[in-house]
Amino acid sequence: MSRRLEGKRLLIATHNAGKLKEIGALLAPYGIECLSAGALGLPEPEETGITFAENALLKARAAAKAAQIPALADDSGLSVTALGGRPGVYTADWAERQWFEGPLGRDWYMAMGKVEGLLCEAGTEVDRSCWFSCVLALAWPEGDSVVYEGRVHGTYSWPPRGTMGFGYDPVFVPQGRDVTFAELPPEEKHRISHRADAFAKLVADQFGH
Ligand SMILES: O=P(O)(O)OP(=O)(O)OP(=O)(O)OC[C@H]1O[C@@H](n2cnc3c(O)ncnc32)[C@H](O)[C@@H]1O
Ligand SMILES: [Mg+2]
Repeated sequence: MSRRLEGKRLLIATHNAGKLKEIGALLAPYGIECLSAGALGLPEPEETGITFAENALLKARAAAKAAQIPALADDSGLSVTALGGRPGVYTADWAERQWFEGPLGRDWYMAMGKVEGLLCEAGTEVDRSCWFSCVLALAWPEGDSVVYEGRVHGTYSWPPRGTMGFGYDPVFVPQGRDVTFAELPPEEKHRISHRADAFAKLVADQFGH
């Protein structure tokens, strides 16, 4: 059986403000006090893994060790069927850092355009199916860890639509809907997203719900 969270304090090992907001909302019903890696001034570790799980574990372990409290990390990304699963683990890297977006900012519109460009090169009848993956890793300062994985399937849609959410949300239309994640109110995204799927597994295992 995996180790369980005993205390109320949990370090959220992310430097992505959009993720932090979603994770805070998803954990709100469980009385967890969330501290953020950014607010504690922890460095952003280099993501050298080749799977979501490796990177999530690497981020959670580094944060738990540095702060000496349990840490939760999220490694996620978008995989496009016609591109053989790319950008996948490298989703964040496809958006280059831009000085005008601030020190941690990335140019998401350029990244979304890069994917669209490759799909267009593949032809007008190209398969636009894609999926978001999210791997959550919990790590304790003593070295224990556990991971939970979630997914949501959908279609890569162009041009980008909507202003909510973050990252690639404006191009992702979840299966069974005709609006993008960026057009859905946060409560609705939280019902169906890859992050929500991974959190449902974490909550069942950790809090017994
Ligand atoms: O590593 P941390 O500090 O958590 O933040 P990050 O932005 O670098 O996060 P990842 O390494 O996990 O990269 C995943 C990228 O995938 C994209 N992504 C993940 N979940 C998403 C979601 O729910 N909606 C839109 N884009 C998402 C987003 O662009 C992320 O930057
Ligand atoms: Mg990252």
